[in-house]
Amino acid sequence: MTTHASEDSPGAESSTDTGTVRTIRLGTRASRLALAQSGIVARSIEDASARRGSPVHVDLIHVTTHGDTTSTPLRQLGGVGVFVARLRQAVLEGECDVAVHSAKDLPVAPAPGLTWAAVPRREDPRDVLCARDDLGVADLPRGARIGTGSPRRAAQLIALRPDLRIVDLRGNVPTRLARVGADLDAVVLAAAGLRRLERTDAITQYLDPATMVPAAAQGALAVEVREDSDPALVDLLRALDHAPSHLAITAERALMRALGAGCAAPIGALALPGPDDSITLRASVSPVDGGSALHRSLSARISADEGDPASLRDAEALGESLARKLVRAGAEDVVDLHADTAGGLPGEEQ
Ligand SMILES: NCc1[nH]cc(CCC(=O)O)c1CC(=O)O
Repeated sequence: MTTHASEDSPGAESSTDTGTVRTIRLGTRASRLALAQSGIVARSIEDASARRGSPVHVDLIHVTTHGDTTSTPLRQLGGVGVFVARLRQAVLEGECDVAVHSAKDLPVAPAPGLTWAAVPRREDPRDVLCARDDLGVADLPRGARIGTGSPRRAAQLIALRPDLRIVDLRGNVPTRLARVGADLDAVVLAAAGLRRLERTDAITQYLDPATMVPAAAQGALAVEVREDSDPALVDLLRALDHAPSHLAITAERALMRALGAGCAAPIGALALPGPDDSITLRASVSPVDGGSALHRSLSARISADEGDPASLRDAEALGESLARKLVRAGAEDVVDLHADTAGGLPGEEQ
């Protein structure tokens, strides 16, 4: 694995020969979390290729965006979407062959010209509390100041502890952690990011996913390529796919898409694989004022055979059915489902 920086200049030449993959250029953002994620995927690609007896080398290409180098507030640039868009452009224009994204940061609409070659095994999908003095949610003093930029996390926390004060929080994970014990009593983050950054030491409580239902696709990565990629490349990347994780996040994202839910809607969605190919999708819709959330769940039997397109369609159907169930139960009365970054929320950075 080697690393290169790429400003806006296209790559010199195609890195794949017809049929035989030798060097794969993997585009990544340069944030610590993005580098950790890309590094994990790069090593998995190299390991998978070595097991197949035709080892490849992965070059990490740092794709920088205007957003990485400007001090303009992220929300003014259009939120985390600017990073995703730049990385996708790099793949589409052939500057790199593959991009690794946090699946929860990807819009639910399909991206023209691109496809997911793999969803690797999902990390722990839960949210966690990182508090000062080893505190859990129940131990926080009255009126404690909790940092999060996520309307979902804010609404779910207020439902548990109406006295807490939510402080809008942006910036990357290390920056957010640095505020704990400084001007904040705690922050809420995804367990997955802390695992990948090797910062689980900061976690003081794993939050119960039954009440703090995570964001759709939280903890999962998406390995994205051009639709017209070299089939040998796609075949190699498929080795990284973990079918139960792929099905789970497909169901969660289909639910969000069917609800027409924008990324700032206070909605949680988590699909968990059960025994005998069962998968249970649960969702929460939280009123922003801290009232009790609407919770619904639905299960289906979906075969997790590797890369079966019919299974992916079944997972989408599960998400769509649960969306209809939520709407019948009055989801539209609970929140503005279509809230998005236009209002300045949440625009989180990695
Ligand atoms: N929007 C921020 C973001 N996007 C992906 C992760 C890491 C966790 C994941 O992969 O879901 C995070 C940080 C966080 O929410 O704590």
